[in-house]
Amino acid sequence: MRKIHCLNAISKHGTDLLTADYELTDNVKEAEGILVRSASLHEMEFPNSLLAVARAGAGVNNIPLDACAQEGIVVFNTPGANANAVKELVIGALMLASRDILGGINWCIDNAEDANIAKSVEKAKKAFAGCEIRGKKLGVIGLGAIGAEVANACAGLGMEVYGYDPFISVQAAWMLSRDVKHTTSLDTIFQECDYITLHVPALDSTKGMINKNALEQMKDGVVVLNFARDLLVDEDAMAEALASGKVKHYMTDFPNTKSVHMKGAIVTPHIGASTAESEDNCAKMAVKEIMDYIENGNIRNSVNYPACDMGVKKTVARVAVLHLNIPNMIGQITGVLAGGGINISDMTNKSRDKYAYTLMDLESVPDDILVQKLNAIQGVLRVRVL
Ligand SMILES: NC(=O)c1ccc[n+]([C@@H]2O[C@H](COP(=O)([O-])OP(=O)(O)OC[C@H]3O[C@@H](n4cnc5c(N)ncnc54)[C@H](O)[C@@H]3O)[C@@H](O)[C@H]2O)c1
Ligand SMILES: O=C(O)[C@H](O)COP(=O)(O)O
Repeated sequence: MRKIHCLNAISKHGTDLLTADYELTDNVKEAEGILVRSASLHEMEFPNSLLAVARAGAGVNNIPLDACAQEGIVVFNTPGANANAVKELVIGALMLASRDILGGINWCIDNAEDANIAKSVEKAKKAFAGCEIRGKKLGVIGLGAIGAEVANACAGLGMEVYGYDPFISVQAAWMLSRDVKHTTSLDTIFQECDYITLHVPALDSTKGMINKNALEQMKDGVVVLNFARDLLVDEDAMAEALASGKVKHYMTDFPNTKSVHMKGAIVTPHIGASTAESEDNCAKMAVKEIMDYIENGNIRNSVNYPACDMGVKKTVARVAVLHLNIPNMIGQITGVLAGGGINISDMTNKSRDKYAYTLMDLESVPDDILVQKLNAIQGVLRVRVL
């Protein structure tokens, strides 16, 4: 029986897809697969049994991707599966930042006992007047699954939308509305936009991208929306910019000891992906990815190994070798199999940065000695016989 451990609550719509060959286990030490949302794996010691981790969601900064790759553990995420949920929350945040909806609601609560509230509201309401988003400039930083949806929706709401993403994928570029203006300059976004929304992953290259210098370039009264990760913003600089009035509102989905105390920050409790639809989508995609990898060795939507798909296993044996992306690996791997008299009927080799993957359909099953020889090749990280 294959064992899967859930580090967070994972939608039953996903775990119900696990076939009769699988069972959920509370004991991570016997797991072949881990399903996770935002729980951190950085301190975890991985059991030898562990083949794959699937993040039911987008951000993978809670997972040590390189350490996993070194141990031959493939990490997946579920691109786009929660994008609509985040887009809708960003639209809500744009409204909350532009109209004093929260102030107005609080006024109604505070004045609930006023018998004349129906009259007094007409005087009081001027304190809660706002502005419209139509015609305002929105800068979208990161045009992946979420950024593209936000950009398109806001263009549809009549905003003038500027998009910045030097690494945009062809797929994401196809998704973009022609109304979204492309800019290659982050400074243009900082200097021109009334609203700036972040949709990039937390990487060394993106951490602190909204810093003092960026904030100083921005228009007075700008609104910054952060539904990506708190690490993207230098929060001391943000607190100063809010206090001085440079930034009107900092809309963030990431409460921490700094953001919750900032005057002018409107903080939500990391609920961007917390909709029934998004939780189901992410769980279903994560479970399918992990099962396809365990059963067929196929890799789809990995964030630390290359994509590789040889379809459903039909031969007597399929061998998967996870290895370093260095010279002479294919020669040595196929040499070992040839030495054992095994014919390879089909094979794929793919690489991604430091790591590579060789998947082979064989006409006979390699014995333990051959598998040991494959494992002994310098640079081989894991060998699986399926
Ligand atoms: N609040 C939430 O609950 C929630 C939910 C989902 C995702 N997220 C966060 O949002 C991030 C984006 O999610 P996604 O699904 O759109 O991911 P994605 O991978 O589809 O898109 C990320 C985009 O950022 C771009 N990018 C990378 N570095 C950049 C840089 N320096 N400047 C500009 N663009 C850059 C990439 O090219 C890519 O197009 C996730 O990594 C995650 O941290 C938060
Ligand atoms: O990166 C993500 O997908 C989001 O931050 C959602 O995280 P969650 O699954 O913990 O809600």
